[in-house]
Formats: sequence, structure tokens, C-alpha cells
Amino acid sequence: DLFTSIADMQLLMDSEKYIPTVLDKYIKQEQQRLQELKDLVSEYTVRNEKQMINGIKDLTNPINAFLMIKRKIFDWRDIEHHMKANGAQGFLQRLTDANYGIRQPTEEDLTGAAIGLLRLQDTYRLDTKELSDGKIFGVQSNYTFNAFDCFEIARAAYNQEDYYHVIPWMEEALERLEKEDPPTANKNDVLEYLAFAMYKQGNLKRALKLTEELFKNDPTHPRAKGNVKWYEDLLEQEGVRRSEMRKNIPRLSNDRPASALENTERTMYEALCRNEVPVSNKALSALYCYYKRDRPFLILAPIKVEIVRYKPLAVLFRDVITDSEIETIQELATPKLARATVQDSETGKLVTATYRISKSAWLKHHDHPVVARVNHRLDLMTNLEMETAEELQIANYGIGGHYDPHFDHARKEETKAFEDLGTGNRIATVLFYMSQPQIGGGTVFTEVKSAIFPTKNDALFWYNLLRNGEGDARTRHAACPVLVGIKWVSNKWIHEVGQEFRRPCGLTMHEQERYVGDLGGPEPRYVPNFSAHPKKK
Ligand SMILES: O=C(O)CCC(=O)C(=O)O
Ligand SMILES: [Fe+2]
Repeated sequence: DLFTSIADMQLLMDSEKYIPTVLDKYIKQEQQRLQELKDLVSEYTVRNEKQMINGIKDLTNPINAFLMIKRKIFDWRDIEHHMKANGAQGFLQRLTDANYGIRQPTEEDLTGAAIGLLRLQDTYRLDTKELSDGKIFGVQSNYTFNAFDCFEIARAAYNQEDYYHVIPWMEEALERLEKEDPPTANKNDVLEYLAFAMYKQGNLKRALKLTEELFKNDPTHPRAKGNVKWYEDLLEQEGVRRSEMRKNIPRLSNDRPASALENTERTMYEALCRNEVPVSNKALSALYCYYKRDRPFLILAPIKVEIVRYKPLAVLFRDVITDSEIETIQELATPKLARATVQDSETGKLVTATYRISKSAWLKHHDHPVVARVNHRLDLMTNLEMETAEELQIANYGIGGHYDPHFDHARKEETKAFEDLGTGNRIATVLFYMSQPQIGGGTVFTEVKSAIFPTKNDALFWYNLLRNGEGDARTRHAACPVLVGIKWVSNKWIHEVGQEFRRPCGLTMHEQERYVGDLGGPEPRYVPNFSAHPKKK
């Protein structure tokens, strides 16, 4: 699961720095060994020449007869020893020891990284060629993909039966192969995969054409000839005449497959992540900032609060966690980071979640004074009781790391959730931003269409429950995939029990909305009652 967290990737990077010195030492030792073998070659050549000249005479000499037998035994041992004495094992061990206990990445990790990359490509609408050229949003990086890299990405998609992504990436591999000398991938392999993906996505004529090219390149290919016939037969079944099979090739068809997310939600999630959903000026004009001074301690050290949205209320607490606190928390969490797991509904086993690609850890109040201090501050920030809150959760997102749309609170039907905690539902969420990804990694609310992009040292806060205790469906939210940079967050889930006097329910069961006053701020003079989003023209 290396790809799920940047923290592990850093260890991976560290482990690479010993490779040159260790390899260099190995090469020196090998050169020495080969030199000794070369010396043996010359020794034997000289001896052989001598024997050629002396011929049968040597054999009849008893001294030489003895020497020959001795040589056969001992010199042979020498040769065998020198040829087998490859010291690679020891050097490999040294490299493994330098891995800080993290294992060597596997094909699975590579597949995971490729899938993360494809998610980024979808969400941020990245062009395959630009991405392969190392360009992200027009910014050129120092890294580019060769044909083999594109081939591997496509193969990862293929293994997931995701033919939608196989097509552009195999096509890119083909194009790159044209320019490569020596080529990094096998063109016929690319053609075969691409042809199959074309067929799967409904491009029969293209599949036929590619397979014929494969057959032309390698008439002995074990499947090419059969596949040509198979595609021809399929076209025939569709009523295409033989003479038409290689003509009038229609536009490429390549529909994006459905995902676990419902389509409109996915579309909104991705648009919000790209920051393409504007907020109306009217809605923006109703937002303001204030100093929260409603607790004795805060008179001297007020908290900066910025309202980011009403209905449902969300605020940003600015500068509520320092760089050094962040560093401490990251250090405490790093060794504990583990991939999020969920219970498989069929087998009941714990499996890694795919809706959430990140690694997380929990930090207890007693783990470190910094954790205790942050917990105390959370009380001052939210005016809510922290005794019943969950421990502080730390999360680190890797390449394409994300969290699909979800609710933090338990819904009506989820009667068992949080049962063993005995603290009721999750009334509110605080999300500390402990880093600032360069691109992507936003926290987006798909129902109310708002996007918040992490700013380091700040914390986002929202209530998950309405004033009458019911879950607020408008809080459905997600974490966007990180495109460039690192995303560290920590969250605190605050529970209902203990809030009876701190944040009382409404006076009527219909009272729903949360007030800025609950957070020690001046109530807005008006809250826009219109859509927060500009009308479509
Ligand atoms: O990382 C984010 O932006 C959101 C995380 C989140 O929603 C969660 O952990 O419940
Ligand atoms: Fe969440």
C-alpha cells in the first residue's frame, strides 16, 4: 500500500540514496573477481600451448602425470569457486537493510499508483499526451513517461477491465514507440491490448485494423490470425460487408464506465474539485469574519473565524494550529499510519477501502502534550464538549488519494453505528489542514456545491446534525484527489452526548439551522435565502 501515503513514499525515496555506494562497492568486488578469472585464462592458455608442443611426452612423465591430476582437482575447485563467488547476496542484503523496514514495492503497488493517476486524469481532465510529457495544467515538470510507462499504466487499467483508459494510454504508448530508439516496449503487445480494448469499447473496425497490423508484423503470432477472423465474423454478424470492413471507420467510441458513485454526484464532485462551480456574489457578500472572544481565555487570544457558508453553516478557524504542533503530530502519527479498512459485506473480513485512498492513525489525549493542547483548543474553538469526542484522527493522502462523497454522521437506518461508543451521533466535524497541496485535495460538499481548498494551519468546521438532532443531508462531502503536493489533515469527530448545555437543541422540532452565535460570533444581519450559486444564463 505504498501508494496510499506520501509519508511512505518519503521513506522509499530515502532508501534509494544508498544504492549508488553499495552498487559501486559491488562492482569493484566483481571486477576483482573477474580479473582473477582472466588471470586463470592466461595461465591455462600458456599451459595448453606448452602441452601442445610437448604432446604425449608430458603424459609419460610421472612428475607431470601427478601434477596434472593435482591440477584437475585443485585448479578446478579454484575455477568453480571464482565463477560462483558472486557476492551479490551480501550487497542485496545491505540494500534491503537500508529500506528502513519498508518492503520493496510490488506490481500491486504500481497498479495502485497507476489507478491513482487515472483518477487524477478523470477528475482534473488531464490530457494523456500532456501528462506523459510531464505537463500538469501547463506546468512542465522534469519527469516524462516513455512508451513502456504508458504501456504499464494501460495494463493496470486493463487488469481492472477498465478499457476506457486502456485506449488512450496504449495509443500513447504506440505513438511514443515510433520515436524511440531503442524501443522501450514491445509494439505487438501494445497492438494486441489496444485491439481488444477497441473491441470492448465498441470499435470493431479499429480492432480489426490493429489486429491485421499485428499479423503483418508477426505472421506467426499465436493469436493474431484467429483474432482477425473473429473480428471479421463479428463485423459480418453486424451486417458489414467484407468490402466495407476496412473502410469508413467511424469516430472513436469510448464511453466512461459507471462508477460506484451515482452519475450526477460524480459529475458534481469532480467539477467542485476542479473549482469550476462558482458561488454567486450575493452569497459571497453575506459572509464575514470575526474574532471569537466569547470565552475568558479568548479575550486575550481570540480565534479568527471566517464564515465560508450558511445553510448549512461552515466556518474556517484561521491559524489554529502552529507549524511545530503540526510537525509533532505528523511525527507521532507516521509510524502508526495504516490503510483504512472496511468490513466486507459478504465475507465479514476487513478489506482495504477503495472509496477512501489514504492512510490514517489515531492519536490519544495522553500520547503527547501537543495532542492534549489541541483537544483543549478544540473546546475553545467549537464551544463543544470534547470529553465524548473521538480521538484525533490523522490522515495522509498519497498519489491520487481521495475520499468519495460520504456523511460523517450515522444515518437513521444505521442504528448500530457508534453504539459501542455510547456517545450518540457525530454532531460536528473539525478538519485541521496540516499541509497545503499545490493542486487538488479540496474538501467539497456535493449537495450544497461548495469547495474549500486546504490552507495550512486552518481548520474547517461544520455541524453534521440539525438543531433537532436529525442528520443534515446537506453535509455530504468528499476529499478531492491530490494532484500535486502532499495532503495531511487531522479530524475530530464531536459527539452529541455532553452537548446538552453547551449547544442545546432548538425549542421546536422544526428548528433546524445552526447559528453563528453558537460559535461566539455576531449573527448575520441577513442570510441569503436564495441559491448560493449564480443562475445559469
Ligand atoms: O480530507 C478531507 O478533506 C475530508 C476528510 C473527511 O471527510 C473525513 O475524514 O471524514
Ligand atoms: Fe468526512
